[in-house]
Amino acid sequence: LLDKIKDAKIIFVVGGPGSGKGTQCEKVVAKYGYTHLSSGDLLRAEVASGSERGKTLQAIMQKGELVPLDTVLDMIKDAMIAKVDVSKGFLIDGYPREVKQGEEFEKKIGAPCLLLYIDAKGETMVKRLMKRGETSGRSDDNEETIKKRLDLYYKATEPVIAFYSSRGIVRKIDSELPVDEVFGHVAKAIDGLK
Ligand SMILES: Nc1ncnc2c1ncn2[C@H]1C[C@H](O)[C@@H](COP(=O)(O)OP(=O)(O)O)O1
Ligand SMILES: [Mg+2]
Repeated sequence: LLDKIKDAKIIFVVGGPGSGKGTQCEKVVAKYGYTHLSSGDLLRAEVASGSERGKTLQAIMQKGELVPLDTVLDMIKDAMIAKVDVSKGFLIDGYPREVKQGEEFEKKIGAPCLLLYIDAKGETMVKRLMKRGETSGRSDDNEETIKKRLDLYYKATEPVIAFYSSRGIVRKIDSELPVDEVFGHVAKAIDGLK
């Protein structure tokens, strides 16, 4: 099974909280039939299950911190294995959050062919998250946690972009634009693959 994953296209979707990763991934799923795996959604599903592990995760996420590397990676790997027979490609949304996560992913699963860097200004992300918080029910969409998530993003995740830039696989996408225009640029990046 892992051999099959090595043949599939792996796309990392990286950007700050509220930059629009999930929004764009949904559109990629609709147009290209890729499998969308959001590390955050996988973790929130574990929390929703009410398991002991979920309770530990909830406490970490509520503080805006990163959950242990092995936990996230195992969840992503299991989800990829479950879909590998029907999937033309994988969108790995919200991972890697730090360079070490990227290195571990490559050791255990495979290398990405593209990194979509969904870029929005800090103030834009805060605005979108506060709005999303009105309906998302996400315990981390509140002002205090948003600030911590943004700080952590700049500190831990921006180095990820530099790391993959040196490999030439980063496409920076201006996510200040309206959703459909952003998607136009995302689609161009995906069409450019092979
Ligand atoms: N280009 C855009 N213009 C305006 N609003 C956008 C946008 N992209 C996303 N949004 C909105 C939708 C959500 O309510 C919020 C956060 O988007 P999201 O896709 O959930 O972000 P992420 O998954 O990166 O945290 O912002
Ligand atoms: Mg998201």
